[in-house]
Amino acid sequence: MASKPFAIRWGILATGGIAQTFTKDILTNPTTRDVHDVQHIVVAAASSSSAARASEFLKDVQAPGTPKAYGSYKELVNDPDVDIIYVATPHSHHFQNAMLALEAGKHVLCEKALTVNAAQARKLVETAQAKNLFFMEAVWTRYFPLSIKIRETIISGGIGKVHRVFSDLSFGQSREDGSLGWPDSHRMVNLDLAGGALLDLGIYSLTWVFQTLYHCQPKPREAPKVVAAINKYPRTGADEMTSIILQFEKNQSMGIATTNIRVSTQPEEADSGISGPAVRIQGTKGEIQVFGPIFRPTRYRVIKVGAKKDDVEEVEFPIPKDKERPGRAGEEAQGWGHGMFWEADEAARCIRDGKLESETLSWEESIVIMETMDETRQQGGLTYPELIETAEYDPKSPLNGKA
Ligand SMILES: NC(=O)C1=CN([C@@H]2O[C@H](COP(=O)(O)OP(=O)(O)OC[C@H]3O[C@@H](n4cnc5c(N)ncnc54)[C@H](OP(=O)(O)O)[C@@H]3O)[C@@H](O)[C@H]2O)C=CC1
Ligand SMILES: O=C1OC[C@@H](O)[C@H](O)[C@H]1O
Repeated sequence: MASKPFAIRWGILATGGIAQTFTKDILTNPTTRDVHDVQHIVVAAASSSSAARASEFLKDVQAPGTPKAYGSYKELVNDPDVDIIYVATPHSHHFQNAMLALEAGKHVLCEKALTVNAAQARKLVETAQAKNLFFMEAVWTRYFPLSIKIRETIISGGIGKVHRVFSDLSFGQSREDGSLGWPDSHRMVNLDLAGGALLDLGIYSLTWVFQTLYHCQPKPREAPKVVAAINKYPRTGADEMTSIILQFEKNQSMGIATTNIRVSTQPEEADSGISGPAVRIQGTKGEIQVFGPIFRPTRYRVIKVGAKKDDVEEVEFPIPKDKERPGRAGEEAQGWGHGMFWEADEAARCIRDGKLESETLSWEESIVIMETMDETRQQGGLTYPELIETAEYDPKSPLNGKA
């Protein structure tokens, strides 16, 4: 007889866009993605603005049972019924919010970019280790079956020795008057919220370079040397164009990771693929081309060296939908399922198995990626305010909201 799935109880910290998408995903029936060993329960949510907002959020996501609605993050992290906190605030807040949760003895899944800088990431890792708690950066793309298959193909030599990877994630938001398509206060361009292309979108370009050229190396892995350039948005000083060359000299490979909020990787209608691949993984025996958006890819192709026109392997990995949970319009009408459930399944399995970190995105790898972003910012002259750069934990920080 099959054993009961391991159930994990989530507390959702913040009620914005991604908090809603993630929470709906973990409320889908795991069997719709053929998962039978873990399940997710949403027991509470908190908003820094009010308990009423948290209540509204829980209603919007149709959380079953009687989940609790809190008007402060502190109340949430102190709820004894919560096992793990999902941190869904802007990047500026991740360090203080994740520390708040770890200090309260909770496991943490923290949205990308993990922190503002590597020093903050190191402090979180030390705290998780000392307190014997699970901690993971929520780079959901890594847990897609598509990503797993591509990493397996690389490791098994399916495209020979990989020497070069190009990766881009860019959203064209340029307006006639020179402004970008967000108000200056928006988290995408506001330095107080660690805004800019690098930490929001560039992390995905780096994810593809890292999961192919770094993660697939045998251990100990070679960290890259970095050459980078940044153009800033004149209105706020946030980075609007960032390009990074990652040199793995001993490993004989290079990655080129780019991000931009003036022009798009795919200017055409979403998912049409007219623009061609957004990631190219180039090996001595062939190339893997991944079609965007690269944070949520569903399609790639393999072109072997010398392939004829019709001799291309096309691979599709559609995202499973829970048809019992149809939404109101558009994609949601087909049922819920965005692809964020796989990272949640990983968190649940790690906690079930007593693991403090995920092999798929280890603490060490998250820190090397943060160091790469630090070096990029240093070369491009990009700093954020001290309140969000500090690696000193302050439970009373305004970033942790009210008591
Ligand atoms: N994995 C993915 O695909 C995605 C990840 N993200 C990541 O998730 C994080 C949040 O992004 P997103 O949900 O789009 O952002 P939103 O602005 O939609 O939501 C952020 C939430 O954080 C809380 N918050 C607390 N303080 C502030 C503040 N000073 N300004 C703004 N919000 C504040 C608010 O919730 P409350 O009032 O309830 O406290 C707010 O609703 C970012 O780090 C981003 O990188 C974003 C989009 C996609
Ligand atoms: O993580 C993300 O992926 C999707 C984007 O729309 C969003 O800005 C970013 O935060």
